[in-house]
Formats: sequence, structure tokens, C-alpha cells
Amino acid sequence: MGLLVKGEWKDQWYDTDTSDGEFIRSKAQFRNWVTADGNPGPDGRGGFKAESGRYHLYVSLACPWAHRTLIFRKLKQLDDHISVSVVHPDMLEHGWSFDGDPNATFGVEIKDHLFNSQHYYEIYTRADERYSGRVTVPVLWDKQNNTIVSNESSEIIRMFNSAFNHLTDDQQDFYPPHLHDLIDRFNERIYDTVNNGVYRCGFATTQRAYEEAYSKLFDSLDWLETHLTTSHYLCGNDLTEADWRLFTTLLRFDPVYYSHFKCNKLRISDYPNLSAYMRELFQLPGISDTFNLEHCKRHYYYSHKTINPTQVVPVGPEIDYFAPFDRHQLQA
Ligand SMILES: N[C@@H](CCC(=O)N[C@@H](CS)C(=O)NCC(=O)O)C(=O)O
Repeated sequence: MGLLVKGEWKDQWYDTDTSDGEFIRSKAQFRNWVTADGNPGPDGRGGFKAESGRYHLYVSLACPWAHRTLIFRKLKQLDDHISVSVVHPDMLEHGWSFDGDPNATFGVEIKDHLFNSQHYYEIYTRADERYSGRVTVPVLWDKQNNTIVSNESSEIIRMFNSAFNHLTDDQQDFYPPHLHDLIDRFNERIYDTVNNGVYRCGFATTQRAYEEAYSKLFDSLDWLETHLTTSHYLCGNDLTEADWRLFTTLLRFDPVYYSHFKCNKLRISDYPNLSAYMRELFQLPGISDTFNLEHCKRHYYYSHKTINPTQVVPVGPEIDYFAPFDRHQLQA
């Protein structure tokens, strides 16, 4: 675990000394947008036109933020248009890497298909040789301009949602204009207290910071459980971006966050609606292909040595994401 300082790698854990033990996630720095015509998006510079074969996605199969981008690539029929490289699940002294047997990590090829790099931070220094900051997944890379378009998952999924429609003819819209306000409101609370909330529990270094994050997390899960008694998806009958953003955290909750991040008031399996909703989404076509439980467990338990110094990876719990779900009890 570390970061780049003016292009030099430094092995360093998160600094919580200056924030009274709270984990504060730093902002992604590459914020350009791929658009249908190459004009600039909401921020960043233009010149990133949606073209088949031009863009490459770097992901970890453990990471909930990267997982969103894999889901949108799948949902929006972009598999043949955007290539992917997967990093090794272990994130150790040199950060994410492409080390190890390329074909033997839980059956997934670990390889940088563009540059054959050993360390993932080389992708960042190729884009900016003086880059300072965290080296995170996902990254959307532009093969034409040889640079990073974006390392912000919430924006990469918005690009995938609409910029490539003319190539795929897929008109599904997971961020439809009439639901913008509602989706944004769900996103805001869920990001803060659930998606990032589990990290704020797990990476807290004071009791106060942990308990505050824990209490907000379970308040939100209780609220979502109640909401899903009358609402099929978060925004009613429309499956939206807000659902997919929540989903990637739910999947990892029982096997990882419950014990590793001490989010242990209840499991998702203790919430009937949330767990049925999670399985319903998981069983939609193509979604199970985007998830690898072994990568997830290995990454968290083996990489976070400050939290789990023995690096022993728990065997359980047994989870059947394919179990039938019953949402017919939904109250009208
Ligand atoms: N804002 C980013 C956050 C991505 C992120 O934090 N990814 C984690 C993996 S789950 C990472 O790569 N962390 C490495 C680090 O913080 O050094 C996004 O949503 O794209």
C-alpha cells in the first residue's frame, strides 16, 4: 500500500493522524470524459471521442468501485469495444501489480495487456511522470492519446451509460433525466455511509471515528431495508445507477466487511429485503461473470496487514448468491 510523490513510489499506509482517526478518501485526479463526439464533458478536457477499441479499463476484481465499471461495461454491451486488464488481488509494498503467474490467480489472467508493466503505478507515471497521489483502480486508459481519461468510477459508469450508444445501439439508460434528482440523493447518502462507510469503519484508527461510521452505516442499511419493502428498486420500478452502486458493496459485505472492517451489527443475510434484492441483481444476465469472491477475500485479508497482520484468509462464510430470491412479498 502506498502512493506516488512526484512520480516516485512511496510505501505508506493511510494517514489518519491529522483527521482524529478518520479515514478520508482522497479525490480522484483524472477527470476527463469520453463523449459521443469528443467534446468536453462536465469537466476536464475534450478530445476523447467514443470509438470502438480505443479505450482500456484497468480493474481489480476485489474493488467495489472498479466492479461498477465492469458491470456497466457488461450491461451496456461494451465487452467488444473496451478491453480490460485485471490486477493481482494482493496490494502490498508496491501497490497493485501484475505480478505472479498470469494464468493462475483464481482462474483469472493477471496481465497488463498494453505495456506488460510489473507494477500498476507505472500506468499512472506513463500518464503523468510527476503524478502525486494515490494509485487507484479503476482507470480508463486512452490508447490513442496514451493517457488516463479518468480514475473516478462514478464518472466512468456515466460515460459507459451513454457515450457509446451509437456503437452498440444499446439505449438502456441507468441515469434517466427524470430521475436525476432522486438518483443523486440516493447516491449521496449511500456513498457517504455505505460504499465509503464500510471503509470508514475498517480504516478508522480511533474508537470514536469507528463508532460514528458504524452507526451511520447501520442507520442507512435499516433505512434501505425498510425502503425496499415497498419499492422494487431504489427508484421504484426503474433499475438505475443508484442500485448498481449499492450492489457492489452489498455483495462484499458478509464475506469481508462484516468481519474484516468490523461492520458486525448485522449481516446482509439478516436483512430479508436487502439480501433478496442483492441476489435479484446478481442473477441478472451477465452480472455473476463480473464477480470473483476469492479475489475479494484474498485482496482484503491479505493486503491490509495493519488490520490483519497474520494475512490468514478466512474460509467462510458460505454464501449462495444464486439462491432463489422472493420479492413477491413487496407491499404495494
Ligand atoms: N474514487 C475512486 C476510488 C477508487 C479506490 O479507492 N480504489 C481502491 C481499491 S478498492 C484503490 O485502488 N486503493 C488504492 C489506494 O488507496 O492506495 C473511484 O471510485 O474510482
